[in-house]
Parts: sequence; C-alpha cells; structure tokens
Amino acid sequence: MSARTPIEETSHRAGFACFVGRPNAGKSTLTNALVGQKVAITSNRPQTTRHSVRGIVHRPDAQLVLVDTPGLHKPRTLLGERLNDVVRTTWAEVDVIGFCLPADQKLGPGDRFIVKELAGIKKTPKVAVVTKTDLVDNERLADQLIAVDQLAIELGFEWAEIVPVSAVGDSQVGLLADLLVPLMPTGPALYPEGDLTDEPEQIMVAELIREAALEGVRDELPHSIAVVVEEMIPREDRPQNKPLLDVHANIYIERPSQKGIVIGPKGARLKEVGTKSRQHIEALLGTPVFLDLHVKVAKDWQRDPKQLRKLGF
Ligand SMILES: Nc1nc2c(ncn2[C@@H]2O[C@H](COP(=O)(O)OP(=O)(O)OP(=O)(O)O)[C@@H](O)[C@H]2O)c(=O)[nH]1
Repeated sequence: MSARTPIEETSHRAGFACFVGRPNAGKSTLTNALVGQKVAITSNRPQTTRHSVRGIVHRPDAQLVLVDTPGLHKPRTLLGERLNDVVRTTWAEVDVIGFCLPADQKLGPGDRFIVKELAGIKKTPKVAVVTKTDLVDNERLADQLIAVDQLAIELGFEWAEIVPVSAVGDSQVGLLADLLVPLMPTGPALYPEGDLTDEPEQIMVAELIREAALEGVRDELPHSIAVVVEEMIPREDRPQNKPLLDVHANIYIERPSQKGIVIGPKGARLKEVGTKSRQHIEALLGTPVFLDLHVKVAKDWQRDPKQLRKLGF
C-alpha cells in the first residue's frame, strides 16, 4: 500500500523529452539513470546510438517518455544525413529538449552548432544539462554553468532550466526528472505502467550485440558495423522450467578486410562478442538464450539507400 495521497487525474502530466548533445556527452547513460535500467546502449565511442530508443520514467504524478537520438554531426555519408534528419524530426515532436554538455570538456564549436540549431526551435522549452559533474571540481562546474547560460543569451533565447547532473554518481538525476515534469503537458499516462521502452525487442537485442562488437575495435570500424536480428524464436521441445530462446543475428561490415577484425584469431573475438552480448540479452529478456552470430559483408552499406533500408535506417 502506498502512503501517498492519490493524485488527481487533472494534475497528472505526460509527455516526451529528448536529450541532444555532442557524441559522448552522456545522453544514453543519463537516459538509463533516469529510467533505472539499461535500455539505451552506452559506449565510450562517439555515435553509437542509431535508433531512437525510448526510456519511460514512471512516477505517481507523471510519465516521462525519453527519446534518445543519435548525435547531430557534419554529414559525410547518406547515413549521416539520415541521422541528422532523425534528430530534427525528433526535436519538432517532443515537449522538452535537454541539451547535454559534459562538465569536463570546454564548450566547443560542436556544442555551438547544436545550440544554434536549438535556438531555431522556438516553441519547445530547452533545458541545459551539464553532465559528468563527478569529473570536475566546483569551480570548473560553475564556469561551465555560466558558459552554457551565456551561449543561450548570445543566441537569443533562455534555458528553461540549467541542471548539473552525474549519471554515474546518481547525483541530481531525480532533480532533473522533477524539473522536466512541470514542462510536460497535463494528461494521462501514455504507456502502461511497467513498460520501460517501446523499442521493439529485436532492435534492442541488435543494439546490445553491436555494443559488444564495438568494444576494443580500431577507430575506423564503429561506423561500419550494423547488426540485424533475423529471428528470435523459442526452442521447441524444451521443458517448461527450462526455456531457451534462439536468436539469429548478422553482424554487417562494409569491406571483406574488416571481417578479420570482427572475427579475430581463430574466431576468438566473435566468440567474446557472443558471450558478452548473450549475457546482456538474457538479462534484458529474462530468459536463457542461444545466440547464433554471423559476420557478413554488405559492401559500402552506408552509401547505398537500399542497404540502409534493409539494415533498418
Ligand atoms: N564519469 C562519468 N562518466 C559518464 C557519465 N555519463 C556518461 N559517462 C561516460 O561517458 C561516455 C559516453 O556516454 P554515453 O551515454 O554513451 O554518451 P552519448 O551522449 O549517449 O553518446 P552517443 O551515443 O555517442 O551520442 C561513456 O563512457 C560513459 O560511461 C557521468 O555522469 N560521469
């Protein structure tokens, strides 16, 4: 039983928020911290988020649906252009935009580029989130808060809020949610309680595999990897208390020469990727998994519209 007084239907709020910011700004980690479960993939490599993974924060007074966008960047390929389109479409649809700026990095041209674009979205309230505060002292943090405030003034708008957070130290994450809620429209919950994301499971599973495949590979490879889960089917003839889910997935790379990097000597790397991602998939789905991974070459997929569609972009 809850000791809380019931919230009147009219004061309940629900809406969409998205975090934007340079690659590596900490958007995915913040989404996970707010939701309290791993839903968006994180990595110390830039531009790992390709899909708009939604995390859903359920509170008695509100429901916050978090849309995690890929990083906005200078487009060099067709994929780059599509990613930027996804970002802009998202911005126009949400109720609040959170601009993430790491506390430990100087506000640079990349940040200006994004905030300038944000300034053009007049109707949507914008909140500045200074992330990774655990990495700096108070003085540097204060400088960063001032810098981000100044930048908005320079560009002719004002942040609805400026909030310092550390997702890793779980500091002020709850406060951020408290500040985002009043910016949501009043209305009933948009998703059933308990739903943490509406991303199709296959896409989340593919992202977990991609995350594992990206770990420790050379710099040029991350942009060349895509993962497609072809099939997820429960194994037949299993005893009820010992289910097994068969997951068949392909890791796509762009050039035959990249195959060796992903597979590793005598298949060691691929095996490692399989073991690692299987553990995450099992945790996500709550069932034992048999993971069948194949590496395939999809020549220059980033430049080919037909391939992009096939790979889910
Ligand atoms: N110390 C510290 N590190 C953090 C914090 N938040 C994120 N990081 C680290 O920063 C790196 C990038 O975090 P992500 O959440 O993947 O960043 P992102 O903005 O989603 O990155 P893209 O998907 O590339 O756009 C990871 O190595 C995180 O562990 C934080 O609060 N403190």
